[in-house]
Amino acid sequence: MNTSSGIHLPSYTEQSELVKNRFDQLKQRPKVLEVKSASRVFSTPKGDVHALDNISFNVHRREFISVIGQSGCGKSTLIRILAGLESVTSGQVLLDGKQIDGPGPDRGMVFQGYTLFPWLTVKKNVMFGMKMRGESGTSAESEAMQWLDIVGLTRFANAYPHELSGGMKQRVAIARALANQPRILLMDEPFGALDAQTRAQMQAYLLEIWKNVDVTVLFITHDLDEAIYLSDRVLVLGANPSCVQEVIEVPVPHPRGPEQFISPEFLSVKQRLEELIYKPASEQKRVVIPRMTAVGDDVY
Ligand SMILES: Nc1ncnc2c1ncn2[C@@H]1O[C@H](COP(=O)(O)OP(=O)(O)OP(=O)(O)O)[C@@H](O)[C@H]1O
Repeated sequence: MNTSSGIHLPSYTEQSELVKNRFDQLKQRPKVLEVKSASRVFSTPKGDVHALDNISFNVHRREFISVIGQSGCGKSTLIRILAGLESVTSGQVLLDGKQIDGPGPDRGMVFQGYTLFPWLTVKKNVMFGMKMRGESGTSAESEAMQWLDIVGLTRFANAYPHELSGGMKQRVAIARALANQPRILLMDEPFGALDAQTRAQMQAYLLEIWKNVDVTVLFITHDLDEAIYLSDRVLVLGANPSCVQEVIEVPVPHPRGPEQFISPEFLSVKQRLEELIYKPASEQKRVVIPRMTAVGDDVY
């Protein structure tokens, strides 16, 4: 495969023996999530909107899968269905073989907006779910401290959310979600509001946490580099109607590091994702730029 600059890249489907073995093992693991011919139609005054059309895929235990696609392709609808906040019009969505029919502690949620309780300290935010489940204060506190240790925030246990940076707030949100010991962590653009440097740090943190915790992750992002860097597989949704375009096995070996962003394997997947997501220039609508200057202005 040749890039526009003439550099030869391997095919994104080529896998080293090491990577191939990893995927063989991954596919042997039990399926945590099964999405079977799921469709979601919204009835609106302007007619039916097919937000998801016959989507099928599986996620295996301890897999990290990202979902990408153009704006409006149904990513948020999908994650809301998985969270139990929305239902399917037809098809099935199973978690550990059981139909999802509402929110539950078996799914942890981390969103882009910071969703911590501002009136509770960091530690009490993390303890919240455990206390709701009836765990005693002392045991919830010691577990919360362990989760804070995993996300590197022990020193901030007694701080309030407004005293934390955006990245730290998201680390608390991750600790709080994991403290409920979910079967799957659902993350909807969790780093979308962070600056580039903090975002890169958070990606590294998340990989480190995922390495140490037995949890499956479904991660929605618009950022192709982020999807490739973090994921075992990337699910590409197409729009109009929304469907699974391709599920790509990322051939980049683990452990992952920022230096891999320019590896041939990484770039070959990125090139494929760009082909799937961005239309060629010839198919794009020409944007008419309105004139904002007064006649006679010398702006050229
Ligand atoms: N409650 C609703 N009622 C009517 N239409 C809806 C509703 N929710 C979503 N849609 C429509 O379903 C389609 C998919 O929306 P969704 O928000 O899931 O896409 P998305 O991929 O998450 O978009 P973005 O990347 O911009 O967040 C869109 O056409 C949207 O307008």
